[in-house]
Amino acid sequence: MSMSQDEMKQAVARAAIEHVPAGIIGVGTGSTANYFIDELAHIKGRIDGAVASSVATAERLKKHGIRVIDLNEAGEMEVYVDGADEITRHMAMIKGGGGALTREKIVAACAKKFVCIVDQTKLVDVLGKFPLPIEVIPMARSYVARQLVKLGGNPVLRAGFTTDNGNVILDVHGLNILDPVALETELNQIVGVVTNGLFARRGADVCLMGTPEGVQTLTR
Ligand SMILES: O=C[C@H](O)[C@H](O)[C@H](O)COP(=O)(O)O
Repeated sequence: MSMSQDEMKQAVARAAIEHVPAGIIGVGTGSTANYFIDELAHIKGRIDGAVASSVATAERLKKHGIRVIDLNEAGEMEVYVDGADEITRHMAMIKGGGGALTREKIVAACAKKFVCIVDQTKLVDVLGKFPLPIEVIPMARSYVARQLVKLGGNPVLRAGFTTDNGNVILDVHGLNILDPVALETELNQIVGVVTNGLFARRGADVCLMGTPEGVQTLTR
């Protein structure tokens, strides 16, 4: 049976519902996370509410009548569910294709378990074919771009885009990321960088991957 990418995203979103505990859940951003929010609406009576990783996610949650809770009120959560742009079998990810990486990293940090939901096109051996998004304070844009060139990347400003935090995104092309933990750490040292899209120091704990044969579960 042939299955579209959207159908695979829907299938993993549905499968992720099994990982939703009672209480407050952290919710990611993007097309796969949107399918998850739609599934969450069916079981909203079982949860106390959700912490949103973006304005767009908060709006979708509210539209479904799901209570949106401020992260500072939520405390530590059991689970965070989100998509990814690329993921390895070691559970390191590139995120931020939708520009929501900073709030995603913050909400993920407050959850005990990161459940990543992807279709099989996102699974890679080496991260970096998908340009690595980096959120940057606007005045530091040129400085940060020069530092990224020194690291072997080709940064491109995401034209006409401003993050929920009022910053810009540099999408870094041409990186072959053999040591994601080391690169994530190094990028964090560049002044003007708010957040980089490598989620490796705190990667996913579980990956639900949609395939035409069904949903596969990958763990570390
Ligand atoms: O900023 C966006 C997020 O990191 C998304 O999780 C990521 O871009 C994947 O999005 P999608 O599920 O639409 O492929």
